[in-house]
Amino acid sequence: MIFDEFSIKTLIRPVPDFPKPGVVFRDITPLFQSPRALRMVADSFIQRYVEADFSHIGALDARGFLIGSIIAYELNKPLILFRKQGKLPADVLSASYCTEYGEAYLEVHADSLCEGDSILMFDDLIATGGTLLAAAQLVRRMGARIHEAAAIIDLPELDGSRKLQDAGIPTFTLTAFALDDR
Ligand SMILES: O=P(O)(O)OC[C@H]1O[C@H](OP(=O)(O)OP(=O)(O)O)[C@H](O)[C@@H]1O
Ligand SMILES: Nc1ncnc2[nH]cnc12
Repeated sequence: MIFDEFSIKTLIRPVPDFPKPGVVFRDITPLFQSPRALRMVADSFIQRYVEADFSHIGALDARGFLIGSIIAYELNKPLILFRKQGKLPADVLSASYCTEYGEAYLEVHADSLCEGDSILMFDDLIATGGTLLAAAQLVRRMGARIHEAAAIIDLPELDGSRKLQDAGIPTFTLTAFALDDR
């Protein structure tokens, strides 16, 4: 199936002033309700990464789980869950972060990765990059490295993808929105 960015974009719903005034929330639920669009998104990532050299896939709580688990299944890679604070039951590493509309802690099981591992990270969207930068700290604390950070959507005006690249983390996104796109 040929990737059709326009049809993907039309299935991402802008919701003004959610979860707080001034934020235009990019809602991916219509995209996930379209089997054809979801397949197009998954196939694009699979095509990009099927021959790539990495050991693990990481997925960010919660929307990153949706796409990360599909790709881990298809590429037959171990899946590491990066969760919001207090959800993982065993020993965790923890890092604080800020996003477009909040601050929180991200956690991962401390024994998830070893020195020399390389992880392909998935999320639905890159905004300020805060969440992925926190994940990168956790990955590095285990002696591993990020192969690439992949997401469906980039919001380039919030500078996250640039900050990630400046931190030595390559990024890949399927589409982008300006903050005032409707
Ligand atoms: O680039 P950033 O500024 O870090 O923002 C992007 C993050 O924000 C959203 O998650 P959210 O915290 O809303 O959690 P959710 O997936 O549980 O809805 C989104 O799914 C990314 O994880
Ligand atoms: N504008 C936005 N829409 C959806 N998820 C987000 N995460 C951070 N900013 C967001």
